[in-house]
Amino acid sequence: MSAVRLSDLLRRDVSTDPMITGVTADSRKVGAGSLFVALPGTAADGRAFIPQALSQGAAAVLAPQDTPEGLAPLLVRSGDVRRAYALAARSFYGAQPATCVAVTGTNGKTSVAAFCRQIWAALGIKAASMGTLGVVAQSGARTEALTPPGLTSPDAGDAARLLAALAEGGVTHLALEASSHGIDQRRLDGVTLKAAAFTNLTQDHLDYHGDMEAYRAAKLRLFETLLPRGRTAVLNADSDAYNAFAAASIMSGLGVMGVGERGRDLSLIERRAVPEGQRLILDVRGDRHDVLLPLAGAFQASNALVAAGLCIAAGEDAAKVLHALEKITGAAGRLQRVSGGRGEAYVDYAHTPDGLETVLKALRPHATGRLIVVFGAGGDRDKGKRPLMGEIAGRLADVAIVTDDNPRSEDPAVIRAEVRAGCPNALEIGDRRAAIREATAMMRDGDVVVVAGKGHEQGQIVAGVTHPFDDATELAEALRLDA
Ligand SMILES: CC(=O)N[C@H]1[C@@H](OP(=O)(O)OP(=O)(O)OC[C@H]2O[C@@H](n3ccc(=O)[nH]c3=O)[C@H](O)[C@@H]2O)O[C@H](CO)[C@@H](O)[C@@H]1O[C@H](C)C(=O)N[C@@H](C)C(=O)N[C@H](CCC(=O)O)C(=O)O
Ligand SMILES: Nc1ncnc2c1ncn2[C@@H]1O[C@H](COP(=O)(O)OP(=O)(O)OP(=O)(O)O)[C@@H](O)[C@H]1O
Ligand SMILES: N[C@H](CCC[C@H](N)C(=O)O)C(=O)O
Ligand SMILES: [Mg+2]
Repeated sequence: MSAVRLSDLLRRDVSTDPMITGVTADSRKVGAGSLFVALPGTAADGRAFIPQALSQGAAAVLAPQDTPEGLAPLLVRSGDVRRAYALAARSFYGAQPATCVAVTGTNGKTSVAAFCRQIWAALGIKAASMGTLGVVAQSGARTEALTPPGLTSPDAGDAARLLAALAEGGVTHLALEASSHGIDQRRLDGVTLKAAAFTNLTQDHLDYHGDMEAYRAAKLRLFETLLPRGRTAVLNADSDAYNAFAAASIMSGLGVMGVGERGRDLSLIERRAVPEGQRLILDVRGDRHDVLLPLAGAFQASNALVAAGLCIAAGEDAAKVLHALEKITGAAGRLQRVSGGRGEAYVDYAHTPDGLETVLKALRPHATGRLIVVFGAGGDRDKGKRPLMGEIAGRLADVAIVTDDNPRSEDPAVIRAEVRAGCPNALEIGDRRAAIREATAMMRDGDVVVVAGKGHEQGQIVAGVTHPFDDATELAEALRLDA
């Protein structure tokens, strides 16, 4: 990457104007000539690392407005330092795929981003998705994982670097997941968006946002601030929060595309389960379309419509987009069928009350016998969702087994007790492998087992240490043992 003048990166006058050779908010990544961005965070204050950054050769430091003068020879202050960081990183790295779209919502982001990528690829476009599963590029049927799973929305510097690498690799279309943390922390402020979408808003992350209003405000910022005026907001009209998102979008000068059963622009007229998935009858501004979606569950139909809406809003032909839906596959770990055993067995990533309710309702029609769920709740995350998830599992499953799901720094037994407050009759088996084995051992003909919460994840985080663990492998092994 070539060097860029500081004044060009920040688009403002500076007292001295060195050539900048890198942009980072992590002092450990500072090299000679870097711009170090000192961000006050939740675990640390980046300003404490200014001496380290300078000793590693930082040419300039960007910091919040209230930072005392004199902490660095060349200190530039900003009233919104996280946004300034994202814009500087964007200017530094330059290129981005010409068509970038973003999706926010409590649940469904990963699925929508993966569907957009697949729709574009089916239309002959070199596409990519960026989110919880990492960065995945796709050309025709060939997919390539470019980064491993990490944050849902990457750090602003990482995002800018990855977008430039994608553009240089010939990717023209990118679908990004915009998490509420990511939007709030301005991680995506440097991305120029063609369209943005909203799936739903239900409880999660109140440990970070405090209350639902603040959580909603973070998500609204995607439409109010990040999507340029005149572009289209693709909104799930079946969400209770639709009106709030539609009003904010209109106030922000955006077009609104309502999708779903109550959607006016891409409306779901009829949905019928068939053995291959579901048959959807759609009305797109007066035109009828019949689509065989090869995925089960009302929620996947909803996600598919949001993805189709995004691709249409970003310029593709509606009939071609809807046709492409007939070939899509589900994202890894989202209602993923694991074969073997006497009934049906699934791994799913439901880790919120609404996600769990949605997946249990989607699977109920598959169970001629009992619906058995293995689930838990993550440590160092919204504690309020624990009893709610317990209550839902107790009400909607025939057998609920409460187990561990990334306790992180918390006492796993305490988390399980908080979950069980909502389902006192549930079984409790802390060891996730043993819980999965118990579920498959009790399986009889017609029963359905779902192991929820970890989806694609490859580890169990206990006391800060990640132990290798994969639900799909564990479930397959348990089914094999029972065979
Ligand atoms: C709460 C939260 O979002 N934290 C993220 C945030 O941390 P932070 O800004 O609070 O940073 P901090 O650790 O306090 O450090 C402050 C600053 O000092 C810097 N530092 C720190 C140490 C050092 O030696 N040198 C140094 O320069 C750090 O780089 C940082 O800029 O920015 C960091 C850098 O990008 C992230 O790694 C970190 O993610 C933590 C690990 C995390 O767990 N985040 C989760 C909650 C998250 O973001 N999840 C969302 C939503 C998931 C969903 O879809 O449901 C996601 O987008 O993944
Ligand atoms: N539209 C939806 N409505 C309700 N629940 C959904 C919906 N889509 C997916 N889910 C449930 O949420 C789980 C996670 O889905 P997905 O990974 O697509 O969401 P996400 O928004 O990317 O999650 P994260 O916040 O972890 O990034 C799924 O496994 C499923 O149980
Ligand atoms: N993006 C979500 C994922 C949660 C997955 C679940 N397995 C957990 O650890 O709580 C979060 O960071 O809150
Ligand atoms: Mg995701």
